[in-house]
Amino acid sequence: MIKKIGVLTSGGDAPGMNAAVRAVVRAALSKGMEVYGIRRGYVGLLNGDIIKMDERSVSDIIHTGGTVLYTARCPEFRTQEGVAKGKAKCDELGIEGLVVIGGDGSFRGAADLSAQGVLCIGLPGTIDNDIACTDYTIGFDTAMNTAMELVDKLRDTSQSHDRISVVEVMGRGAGHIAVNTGIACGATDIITKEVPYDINAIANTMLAKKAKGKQNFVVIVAESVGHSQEIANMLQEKTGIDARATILGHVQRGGSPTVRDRVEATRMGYYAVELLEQGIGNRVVGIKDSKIVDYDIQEALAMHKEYDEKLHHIAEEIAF
Ligand SMILES: Nc1ncnc2c1ncn2[C@@H]1O[C@H](COP(=O)(O)OP(=O)(O)O)[C@@H](O)[C@H]1O
Ligand SMILES: O=P(O)(O)OC[C@H]1O[C@](O)(COP(=O)(O)O)[C@@H](O)[C@@H]1O
Ligand SMILES: [Mg+2]
Repeated sequence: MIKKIGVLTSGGDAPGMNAAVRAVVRAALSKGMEVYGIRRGYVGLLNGDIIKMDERSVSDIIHTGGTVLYTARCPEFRTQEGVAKGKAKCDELGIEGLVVIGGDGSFRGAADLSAQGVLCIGLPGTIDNDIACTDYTIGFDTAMNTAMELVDKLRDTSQSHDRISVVEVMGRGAGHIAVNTGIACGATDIITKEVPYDINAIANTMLAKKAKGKQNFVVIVAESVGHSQEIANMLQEKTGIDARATILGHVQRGGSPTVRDRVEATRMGYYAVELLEQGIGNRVVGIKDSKIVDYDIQEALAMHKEYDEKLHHIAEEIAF
């Protein structure tokens, strides 16, 4: 049986990562394992910034955003030498299993370390929900709720001034936050890279809606499209309606995690330790149709995530 495991958070932080760390640490302790917290992702693994976790190490964190283990991006771990150094550090400390909480980049590192003989389990932690093997990633729900609350506030002022509000939400390569926030806020238009758009058509439709009495407009733009200020300028020029652009930015990554993020992080964190307990590694944990699943890391990375185009079109069709 595995006696010592490590846990780290890597890549962009996400609300709910602390709940996942807590679940991993407490599950491991409850099963009689020793647990080490590795700080700042793979950077801490290479530098030996590693602390032994005990019963109280993860107290009072389930409700907090960010990650108590800190996080980082580690270019050195993309090299063979970096991975070999990571393996040597695990051997030195007797760490046989490692739970990596992060996104697709972090899972590539976990696959490389698994190939060197460390049993690695990836837990999907990113606000972007851009990991194909799971319906859900830790942090997605909190980020969407934060974006929704902020867009609601913008809507108030947009309404008072009869304006167009162009709002850019996060999502490095995918429009999942954008489409869901758009639906939740009753946006007039949603612009993501997954669905082609025509700025002239958007402007003309706005004018037609204005002629029928609509006085203000909310346009959600995904970060992967960007150019939100230019989009606002073009819409103002083409419609004659005053427009403002707002980039919500990193505020979407913070805050107390929602119930959903805490619960899913705990379920997946516990399951990761169950896999390690059975001597299973090189897996990514996910949630499919509300059930916990796990996949070979390489297989998981090769999967393609569908964008919900239907939701996108429903949002626009009913935004009169
Ligand atoms: N191809 C790779 N091989 C090994 N390690 C990688 C690879 N890609 C990323 N990583 C490691 O994972 C870290 C986090 O990846 P990144 O893509 O920045 O964030 P995320 O995990 O949130 O997608 C990187 O800084 C690097 O240390
Ligand atoms: O914090 P940084 O380094 O500016 O990264 C910003 C990126 O991180 C995210 O918030 C989350 O992405 P990752 O999970 O891949 O790190 C993206 O939405 C955004 O594009
Ligand atoms: Mg990523």
